[in-house]
Amino acid sequence: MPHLRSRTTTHGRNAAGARSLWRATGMTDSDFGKPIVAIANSYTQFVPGHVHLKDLGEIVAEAVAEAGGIAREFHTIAVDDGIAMGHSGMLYSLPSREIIADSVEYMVNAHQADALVCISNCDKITPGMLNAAMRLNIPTVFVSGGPMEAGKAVVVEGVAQAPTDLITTIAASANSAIDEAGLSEVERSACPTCGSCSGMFTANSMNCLTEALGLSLPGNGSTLATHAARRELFANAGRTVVELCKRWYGSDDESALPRSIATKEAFENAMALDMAMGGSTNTVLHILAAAQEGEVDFTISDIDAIGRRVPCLSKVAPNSDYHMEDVHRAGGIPAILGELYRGGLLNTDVHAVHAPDVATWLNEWDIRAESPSEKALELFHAAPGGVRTTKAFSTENRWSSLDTDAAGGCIRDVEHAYTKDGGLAILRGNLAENGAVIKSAGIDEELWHFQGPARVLESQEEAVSAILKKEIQPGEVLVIRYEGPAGGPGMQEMLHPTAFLKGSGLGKKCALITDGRFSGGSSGISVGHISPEAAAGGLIGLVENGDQIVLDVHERRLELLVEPEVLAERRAKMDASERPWQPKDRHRPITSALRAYARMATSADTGAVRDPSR
Ligand SMILES: CC(C)(O)[C@@H](O)C(=O)O
Ligand SMILES: [Mg+2]
Repeated sequence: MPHLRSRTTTHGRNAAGARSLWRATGMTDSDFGKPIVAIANSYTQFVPGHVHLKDLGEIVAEAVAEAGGIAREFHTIAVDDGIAMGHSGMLYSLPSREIIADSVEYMVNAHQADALVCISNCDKITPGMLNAAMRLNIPTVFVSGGPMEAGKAVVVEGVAQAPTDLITTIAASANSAIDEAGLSEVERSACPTCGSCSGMFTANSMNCLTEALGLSLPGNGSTLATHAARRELFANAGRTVVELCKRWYGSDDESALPRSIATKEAFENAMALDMAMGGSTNTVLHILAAAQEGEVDFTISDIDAIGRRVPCLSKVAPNSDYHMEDVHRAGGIPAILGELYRGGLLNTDVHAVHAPDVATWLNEWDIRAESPSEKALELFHAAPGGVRTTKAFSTENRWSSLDTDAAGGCIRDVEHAYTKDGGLAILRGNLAENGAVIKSAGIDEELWHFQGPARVLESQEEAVSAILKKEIQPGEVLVIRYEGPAGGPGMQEMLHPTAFLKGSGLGKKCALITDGRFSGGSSGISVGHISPEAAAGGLIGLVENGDQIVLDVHERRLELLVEPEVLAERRAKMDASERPWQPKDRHRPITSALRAYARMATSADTGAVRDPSR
């Protein structure tokens, strides 16, 4: 039977010093011997997705105490990708994932905690904590802050911007048909409440994925931050983690541990969900990283295979006008998993922190199953409050009906899929020998084949400036390079280039390829994570203006149509140059903190995790 890890600091004569200190934190004799649950709370006033989390650790802690454990809370950093977007701040976004993972490990191991509740939300926080959970492999439950409500529709110059969200605002800022007053109206409506931005952007995608992995409770991905129903997810996380502790430390039941829950089969289910819901391309990066941290044999080739067999069942903003509140009304993640299950596309040899098997999980929580629980029916009626607020759980509004329309509603069945391929695809070719990612759910199928001349840009900033100065011609393929994990460093998100292309009317007329990455809000013909990256000698570093580039989603292809002999010449010249595989004329100050990440960063196709042996 495994001992409580915390015994090291709570039992025996030599732990007297540690016990004195625990006592000074408020513990008493009766607490020694209870599982110590670390609550990693990512509360910060900087980020709307986290601004409401301050007191929520208390809800978890109380539930832990009632169930027989003892909770100790700490905080992590959280970068707001939207505020960090489009300037040097974005260089910190992806590396912050590793800082978060490390801080969770540091706190848990330094104090020998027995279990973990991760209160996460925005883009890098859930993945950082997921990496830590997979690394530590102690009983863990995830509970996120929940999605933001969508912004109310506004009509600008006779055109409805409906409903609004962060991306509507960014695109509107580059749309010359929208004047200052109109833009101000969109800006004021787009982000009305606390929570992670309202579309199927990165934060929500990852929080949905923890549900499919089995590490969070049903409803975690889609219940709004503002809804009273979300409180129960926090309390239940506290109860559940103590239950998991009892199973592991009390009965040697290994199935309570993250690596037993998030198995290869569970990773496949999580990516199947992602393909079905058209999640953010960042999920590919983060899932590959989590698999590595958990020593799960799950690679980009597995993701490619899943994308070929799992259809796209749902399109949510930025791929449509649906937002997370609509996904919720349609039954949330259990409903999508249920459709995959009925379509024979779900692995059934998995379990979750809350259910011993898929049948128990979905029979209870899938509102489209034969007899879902009353609890599930009630939960998925949770509706937006429609009032500007930064307070969690501030509305009890209910939808008058659920969306169970599997033919034309927010979540479709396999028979009525949008496309028979998944919402994400892995492309390969001479430009991406190790793979690249495209969100196919974000583009009409007739644009799945695109060919055009390259327009090379040595940074995100240069791309933004060229788009805003109207230097980009319809038909061109923008090549934004030296923005990879090591080259950027930190793989900036290209939300401004993609949103500004859209705002300038070029969203369907140009393609954009990069070794950087995208926001979950990016749409258009956008290929990211090109591996190997330019800074690592990838072919993308050899592209010249005017070269023909072809991409094809059906064929999963990304090619530079230049003769091999010419490319070999270019490579030899590059290798012999003074500053090989570095951007031309780019002045970007990089601090030592970022250089440390760049030095160790691996390629995007392996999750851009750090390799300390480099
Ligand atoms: C700011 C966003 C929309 O959160 C973006 O960073 C994303 O990745 O989705
Ligand atoms: Mg992001």
